[in-house]
Amino acid sequence: MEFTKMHGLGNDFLVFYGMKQLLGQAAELAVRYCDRHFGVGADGLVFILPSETADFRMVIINSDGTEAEQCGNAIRCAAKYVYDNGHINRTDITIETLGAGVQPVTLAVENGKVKTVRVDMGAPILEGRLIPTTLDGSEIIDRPVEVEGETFRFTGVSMGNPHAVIYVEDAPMYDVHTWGPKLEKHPLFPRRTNVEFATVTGPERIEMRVWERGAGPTLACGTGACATLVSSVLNGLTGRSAWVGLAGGDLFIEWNAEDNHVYMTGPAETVYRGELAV
Ligand SMILES: N[C@@H](CCC[C@H](N)C(=O)O)C(=O)O
Repeated sequence: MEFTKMHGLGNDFLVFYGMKQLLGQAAELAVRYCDRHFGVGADGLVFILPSETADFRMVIINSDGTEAEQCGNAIRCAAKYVYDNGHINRTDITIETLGAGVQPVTLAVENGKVKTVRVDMGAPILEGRLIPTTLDGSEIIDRPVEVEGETFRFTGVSMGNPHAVIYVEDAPMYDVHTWGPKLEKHPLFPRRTNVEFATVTGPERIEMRVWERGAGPTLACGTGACATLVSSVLNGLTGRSAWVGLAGGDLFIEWNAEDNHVYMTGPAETVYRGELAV
């Protein structure tokens, strides 16, 4: 069973082209093969499948076996995969995801290979119950969440998947392992949540570290970067576009005031092809 190891800023995936027949066992495959000691090692699995509404459909399985509705770094990897492997010869394509529907994707090609990808990530979802959280409100901005006696202030944003953005003094030095897992599973988040710890360092720059729902500490989170930019605009901390610095590198994020869509631009890399011993 062939797979391709790819990553977006170190957020890494085992990519399967087609293989719809594997979806029934995808959770078990993810737990087994995402393990960085007993398996290949990855933050998740990505299945690239046919779509009736877009050029392709993408299914994302976290390393804990849960399905994610959306995945920014993975969508850039999937776009690179289909172009570099000759499944499409256009640089303007569409990819369908569970959480954001049909997403326009623009490829920047160098020497016949995709180098960077710009993705229309769609409109952020801000309504409390739709993020989802257990809170009422058209926007969830700077709200308290208490865990084991500690109170954090978060802003809730969904990019198709849920995010809780918390501002801290020095994000690159913040230990996401201490509170990330507790906040991920807090009852305030009915579908759990990704947790972003962010520091705004300028009008167009945010540092962010992430504890991901279903994957834990990753080097980058594309939807998390989008959620962090949206949160920073809502909190009056940045303009509507900024570089988001992650442990694995930078993403450029824009929240367009005219169409209310969030746009993410960043790289995608192919590492190697392999064969699972199943
Ligand atoms: N790293 C991804 C997010 C993957 C899904 C996330 N773990 C979730 O369950 O929502 C990204 O780049 O967005």
